[in-house]
Amino acid sequence: MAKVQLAGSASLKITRHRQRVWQDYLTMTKPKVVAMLLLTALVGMCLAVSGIPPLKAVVFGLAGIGLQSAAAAAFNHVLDRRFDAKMARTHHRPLAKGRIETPKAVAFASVLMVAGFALLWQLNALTAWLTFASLIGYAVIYTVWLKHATPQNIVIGGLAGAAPPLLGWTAVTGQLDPHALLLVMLVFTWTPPHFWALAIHRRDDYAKAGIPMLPVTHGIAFTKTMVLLYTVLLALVGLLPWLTGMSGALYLIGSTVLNLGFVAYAAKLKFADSPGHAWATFKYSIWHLLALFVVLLADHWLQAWW
Ligand code: HEM
Ligand SMILES: CC(C)=CCC/C(C)=C/CC/C(C)=C/COP(=O)(O)OP(=O)(O)O
Repeated sequence: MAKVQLAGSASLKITRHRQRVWQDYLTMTKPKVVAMLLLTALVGMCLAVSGIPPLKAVVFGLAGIGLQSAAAAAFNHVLDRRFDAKMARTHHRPLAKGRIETPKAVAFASVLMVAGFALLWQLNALTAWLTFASLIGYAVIYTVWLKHATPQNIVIGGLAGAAPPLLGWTAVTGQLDPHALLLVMLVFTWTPPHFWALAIHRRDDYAKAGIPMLPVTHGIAFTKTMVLLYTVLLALVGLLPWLTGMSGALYLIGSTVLNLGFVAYAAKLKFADSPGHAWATFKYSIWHLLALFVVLLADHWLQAWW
């Protein structure tokens, strides 16, 4: 009886360990961020054509962009492991804690990267190379260099995270298009208020790790001003899809409500801050981007079927 109990608890331990290992590998890929990147890529794919985009482009495109984004996130975990270990928000990460060894994480990220590239190559070389450039932009240029070099790190580095709508577009058409660049501009302008709201909330963490984020180098008051300015800029950039005729009335109404909501959050942060409001602004930024891209898509299909 005792032997059976012992064997049972050993197998339970093994199962729990395996679950933990799976969980750790999944964590390395930043799944929620990748899910949002894929939504923006999918909307790029749908806006590139007037009907439904070809199934092969959607499946191979999303899988390829998803795998390369996940690879970029895993490389970021590897390269940032010593800094992550110093910050309360990230100290529990698998590499920072030493639960996953660096060579295994590098192998994992490399397999995702190669698989993603191979899938996109089946569609067209332009998408494969642009996605790879985004991976290098985030995993190497931002993580290794920009992040530690300048408080403008996330503005410049944000270009990689803003690329997926363009990658989705080229996955379907094989060509660059100015309308796709408008979608990139939306995410590019959204990124600074998204991140700086969080960086205000986590300022001390970044100071402790010696990372020159804007609230550390220029103070919280200045960062709040920049958050507000970028939300106003985003509201203006948000008009371009309508002004250029890419999007219609539904987009104009939806995006204006969402963008003015973001400006309102940022104005409260600047002029009437309260405990927890920086975190609330960061959370709003995520729902804002999700809703903005859903509205872009709904508007596009409404125009096509009307
Ligand atoms: C350089 C650009 C960016 C920086 C520095 C940045 C930074 C961050 C950080 C530090 C977090 C973690 C917050 C936490 O502690 O929970 C986060 C969360 C998030 N970011 Fe960004 N971000 C960037 C761009 C993007 C882009 C382009 C997207 C999608 C299009 C995105 C989507 C998200 C989502 C969905 C979350 C929530 C994840 C979760 O709850 O686990 N971010 N971002
Ligand atoms: C192929 C392709 C589209 C690549 C882009 C991939 C990607 C995951 C972009 C998201 C940007 C992001 C989450 C930055 C935060 O990094 P951080 O190191 O500042 O945040 P952390 O401290 O939470 O790790």
